[in-house]
Amino acid sequence: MITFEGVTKRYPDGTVAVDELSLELPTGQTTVFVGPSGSGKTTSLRMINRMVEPTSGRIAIDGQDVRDRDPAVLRRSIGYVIQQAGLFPHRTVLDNIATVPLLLGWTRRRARDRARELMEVVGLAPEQAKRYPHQLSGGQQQRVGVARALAADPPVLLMDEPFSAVDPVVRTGLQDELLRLQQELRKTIVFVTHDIDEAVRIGDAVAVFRAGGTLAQFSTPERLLAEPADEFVEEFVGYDRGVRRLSFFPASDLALRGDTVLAAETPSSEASAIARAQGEPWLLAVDAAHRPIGWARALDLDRAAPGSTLGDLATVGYGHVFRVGTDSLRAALDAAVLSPAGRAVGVDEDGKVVGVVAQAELGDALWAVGTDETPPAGAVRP
Ligand SMILES: Nc1ncnc2c1ncn2[C@@H]1O[C@H](COP(=O)(O)OP(=O)(O)OP(=O)(O)O)[C@@H](O)[C@H]1O
Repeated sequence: MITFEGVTKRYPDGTVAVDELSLELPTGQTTVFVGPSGSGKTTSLRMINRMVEPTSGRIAIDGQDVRDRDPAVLRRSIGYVIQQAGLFPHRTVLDNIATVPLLLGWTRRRARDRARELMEVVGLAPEQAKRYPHQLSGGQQQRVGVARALAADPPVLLMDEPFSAVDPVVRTGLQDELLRLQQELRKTIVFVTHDIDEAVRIGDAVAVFRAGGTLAQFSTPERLLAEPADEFVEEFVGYDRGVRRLSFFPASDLALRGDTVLAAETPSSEASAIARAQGEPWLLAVDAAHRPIGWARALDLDRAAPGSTLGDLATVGYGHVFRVGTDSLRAALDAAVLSPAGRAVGVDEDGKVVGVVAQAELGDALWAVGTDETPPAGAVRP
C-alpha cells in the first residue's frame, strides 16, 4: 500500500502544488489521479519516487517512509512511464527495455533475454528489437516505455499521462493492453491523466484533484459516476455519467428472449404464427450454426409468398451484437439503440445467438440500475 499522510508541496516560488493530501492506494490495484491542468497530479506522483520532495507530510510504501530509502535505489524499484515514452534515442528498443536490469547489475545476456520476453508481453514484434525509437510509431514507443518500466519486475508502477500523445484509437488499444497486463501482473499502479474517461476505464480507484492541489473525491469509478461529491466533480465527470455508469453493470443479468429467434428455413407461415402468438413485430433469423442473419418484420411475414421462408424475408441487418458473458449493460443498450429493429442481439463467445432484448425490456434493467446502490459483484468495464 502507498500512503500519503497530510502531504504538502510548496515550490520555491510559493506555488502550493499539493495541499494536505491524505490517501491510501491499495496494493495490486490501479489508482488514477485525474483532474484539470495544474491540480498537482504529477507533483503527487513524483513525490512517490522522490523526484520531488514534499514540503511536509509523509509518503510511505508498505509502511516504510520513502525518505528512508536511497533515492536512486528507490527509483530502480519503481517503474516509471511518461508521456512520449521518454526513450533513449540512441539505444535500440531492446537496450532501452534492458536499461534498469543492466543498472541493477544483470549480465547483458540475461537483461536482453528479459527484454525480449517483455516485448512479447506488451505486444511488440521481435523484429522491432533492433530498431531505434524514431523508427517506431507513437503507440509502439509507448509499449516500449511500458516494457522498460516492467523490466525489473517492480511492485509499483508510476504512469504519468502515458497514452496522451497517441490518437484515440491507439489509445484505447493501449488501455486494453494495460488492463489485460494488470489482470496478470497485479502491480500497484498510480496513473495520472486529465481524461476522466481514461480514469474511469483504467482505475480500480480514482482520485479527483482540483485546482490548488486538494482532493475533491476518492472512490471507485462507479461511485464517482453515481454520486459525484460536489458540483466541481459533477461537472468534471461530464453530463452523460448515467449512461457511462452502465458500463459497470453486466449484460448477463438481462432477461433475453429466445422464442423470437428462429432458424432461417422456418416457413414464413409458421414464423408469422409465432410472431402473432408472441405479439412480437420482429423475428431474428439464424443460420444452422445459430449465428444471426437478420431481422424479419412480422407484417412482411403475413404477406409472404407461399413456400417462402423466414430467411427469405430477413432483410433488415442485425447491426452490432453484444457479448452476453462479458459485455456491459451499456454495450447492450448501444446495440439496441443502433438496431433498426430496436432490439439488441446477444451472442456467446462463439458468436452464437443467446437471445434478444428489446429497448423496452432494457428500460426495466436501466430502472433497476438507477435505484441500485452498488453494481453487482464481477462488474464489467467499458
Ligand atoms: N518546478 C516547479 N516550480 C514551480 N511550480 C511548479 C513546478 N512544477 C509544477 N509547478 C506548479 O505546481 C502546480 C501543479 O503542477 P502539476 O504538474 O503537479 O499539475 P498537474 O495536475 O500534473 O498538471 P498537468 O495536467 O498540466 O500536468 C502548477 O501550478 C504548476 O505550475
